[in-house]
Amino acid sequence: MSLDAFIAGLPKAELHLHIEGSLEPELMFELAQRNGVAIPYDSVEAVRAAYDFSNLQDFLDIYYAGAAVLLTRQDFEDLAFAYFQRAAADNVRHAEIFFDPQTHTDRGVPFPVVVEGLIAGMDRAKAELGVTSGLILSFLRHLSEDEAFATLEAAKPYLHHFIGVGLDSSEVGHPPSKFQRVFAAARELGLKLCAHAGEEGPPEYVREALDLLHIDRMDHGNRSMEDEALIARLAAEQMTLTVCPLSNLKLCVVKDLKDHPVPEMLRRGLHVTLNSDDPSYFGGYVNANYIQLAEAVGLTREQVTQLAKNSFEGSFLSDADKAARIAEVEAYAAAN
Ligand SMILES: Nc1ncnc2[nH]cnc12
Ligand SMILES: [Zn+2]
Repeated sequence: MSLDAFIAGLPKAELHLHIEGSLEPELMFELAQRNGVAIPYDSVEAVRAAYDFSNLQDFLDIYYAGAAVLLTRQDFEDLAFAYFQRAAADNVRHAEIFFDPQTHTDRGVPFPVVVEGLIAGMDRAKAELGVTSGLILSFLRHLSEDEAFATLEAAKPYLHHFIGVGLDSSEVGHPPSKFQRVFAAARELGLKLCAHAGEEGPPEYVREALDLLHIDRMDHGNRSMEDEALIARLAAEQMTLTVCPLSNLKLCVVKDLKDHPVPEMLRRGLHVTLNSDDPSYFGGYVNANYIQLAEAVGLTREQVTQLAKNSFEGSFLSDADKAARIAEVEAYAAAN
């Protein structure tokens, strides 16, 4: 069996996926028409052609504009279910997905419309595709601490729907320290804590995410590799890093996939997982991330299997569920 076929059939979890970033151009057009929303493109090809980014902010500007077509509960359900169909096709068995409530509430879409729609899509995915999932409420770091607190307040009636909180959007200039108190409040509510750190921001932001936010999981973490003491610490703490190779390539975090830090991260004993981030914008879902990275840097079958095991180990599933899912990965690897 080829490595690509092995990867395709491998059971995996996805831990770093922005549901708004899974909005495919075809669905964007369908929703624009359904809702009478004007979009600045006249074809699906024109949308795809616009996805040429030189940095994170270039992408974010287009990503927030694209979200304007999402208005109703049904839109959010359709968006989520479309992602889960693609994830299931990649043999993703569990996904912990981010959503950005402020992107929608700031446009006048009520918080419950967003959450109830996403939850409906997640429930359908479990019933129809057998894919389990959890929802992570992500704060936009370019907005204020007060606005993050207001979002957490709006989330309180829906807390049972969330497994955690996250921190995303423009990193440089918006260090984790800005959200220290909001993260402490979220932890008090029993939520797990994730934060994007070290995607474009310096190793100091990674340290702040660890020391001030007390995160349970780190999104990206690439620039940790510039700091020997930080590498050693992340390895010692077995902090899960949700790394996104195709995102890194499209946002010019790496010049070429051949330069991607995953092999070095694995050599240094870091707890790495592979994820798609915003697959519609970055040109591939989970399997494309595994396959293209494996091809570029020469990952072995053992390394790929380890990455899949890490994806379940780094999830917020119960210990018993993690063990059962990891056993499935091991059984697959032994049989293929
Ligand atoms: N890769 C990324 N970094 C920061 N914010 C994001 N929002 C969606 N994708 C993101
Ligand atoms: Zn992300």
